[in-house]
Amino acid sequence: MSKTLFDKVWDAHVVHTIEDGPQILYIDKHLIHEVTSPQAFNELEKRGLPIFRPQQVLATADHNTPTKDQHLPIKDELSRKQLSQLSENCEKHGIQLYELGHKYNGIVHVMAPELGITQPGMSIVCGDSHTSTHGAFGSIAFGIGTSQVAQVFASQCLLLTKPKSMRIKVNGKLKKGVLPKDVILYIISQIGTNAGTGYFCEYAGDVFENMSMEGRMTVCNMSIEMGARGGIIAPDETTFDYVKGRKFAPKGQEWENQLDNWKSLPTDSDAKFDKEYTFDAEDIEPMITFGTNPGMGIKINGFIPDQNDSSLEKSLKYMDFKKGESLIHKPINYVFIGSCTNSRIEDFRVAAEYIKGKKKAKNVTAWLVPGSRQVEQQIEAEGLKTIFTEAGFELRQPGCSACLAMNDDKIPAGEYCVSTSNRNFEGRQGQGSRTLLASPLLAAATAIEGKIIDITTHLN
Ligand SMILES: CC(C)[C@H](C(=O)O)[C@@H](O)C(=O)O
Ligand code: SF4
Repeated sequence: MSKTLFDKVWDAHVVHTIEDGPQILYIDKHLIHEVTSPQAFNELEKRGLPIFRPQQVLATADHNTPTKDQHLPIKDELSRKQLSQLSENCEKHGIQLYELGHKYNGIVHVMAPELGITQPGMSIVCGDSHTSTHGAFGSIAFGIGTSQVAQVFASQCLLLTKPKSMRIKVNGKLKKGVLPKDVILYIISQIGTNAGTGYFCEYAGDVFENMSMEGRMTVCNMSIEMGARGGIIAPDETTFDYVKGRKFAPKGQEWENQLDNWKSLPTDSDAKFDKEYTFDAEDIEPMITFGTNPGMGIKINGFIPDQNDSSLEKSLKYMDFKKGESLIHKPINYVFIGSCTNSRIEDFRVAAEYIKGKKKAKNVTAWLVPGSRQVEQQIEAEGLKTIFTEAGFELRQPGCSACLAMNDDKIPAGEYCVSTSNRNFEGRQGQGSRTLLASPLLAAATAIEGKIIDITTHLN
């Protein structure tokens, strides 16, 4: 029978099927961080259970980490406690932890792929919704709740109902200035934030085939923002080249064996999906969001929709925008380039290319937050740090930072922030803050101009 990529990976991990019921899925990699693991560790302790396979669990600290003076003790008490609890739990259970300050520390969805932990054909879970990021490698990766974290700790398995399958095809050539972030913001603006509910989504077509691994991760990262359980992209030469030689990637004969398996994973040509969407690359422009969910996005030179819709009205009230208006020339005081959506080296290269030789506008506070220590080092090694500091941008240390403000990096109430993160919910970047989601290129341009510009007319 013809199978989709998702079917192939899923079926290879089923250890037991309950007739007319859920299935038990084997989990290859379990990633954990400080926010969603403590209760799961407590649960195990309460029930006197050991961690079944600690070697398949990997931990990092990311949400509560400060992005300045990481060598000093953490000032915020709650954050300090969260991190020390993670360290204690990992130590006690023999789990590898890349804690704050470690050379491999970083946002879980940035550091795991970078270390070659994320590989095609795997099942990967983490108590974090943006685990969908890892699907960029052709793995089944999805976020789980705290009780499921405990389930995986105890059994390395999960009881699940197989999601339905959906495919989004984008064919053609992207226009200049249109980045992977624009592709996913465009898709969500077209199909809405619930279109993926109950589905696992495969991204296919030239646009994704021609995309770098960094770009594919940006796209898969936001699958959850259209409600999907996860996103997945067929592994190909781009994937293999990225994984090869990384710290935890298979080596020698094992690499050859895995490669044969990985090459058999792409969706069979006659496989059927439960739902399909098709878009043209030529229709996509640089995007920006104006509202309080990631589906409320418009083309940079477009207008806020003028419809009678109470959720639109509520969002616009919060954002202090009006129906039918354009966002061009809106003054912006904060710019954030970071988060597991856009904090990889490619994102900083795009920003640096635009910023080089220019100066940040005086009104803007511009934070650049690498997704990992390795990205931070690459930024320095490639000379990007000099470009950023000369332009007046602040290059901080790795972490989730202002993506959700569980640390010191908060956007003040009432202020607008053009942000490369994935969620623009009310108060997401700090109480009363107003988020406009965009690509690293548009974010960099906003910081230079101090206002939103039509980037399409600023590219040479
Ligand atoms: C803290 C964590 C549970 C949360 C998530 O699951 O996504 C966070 O990473 C986020 O982006 O909102
Ligand atoms: S960077 Fe943002 S979206 Fe990603 S894991 Fe951290 S808080 Fe969640």
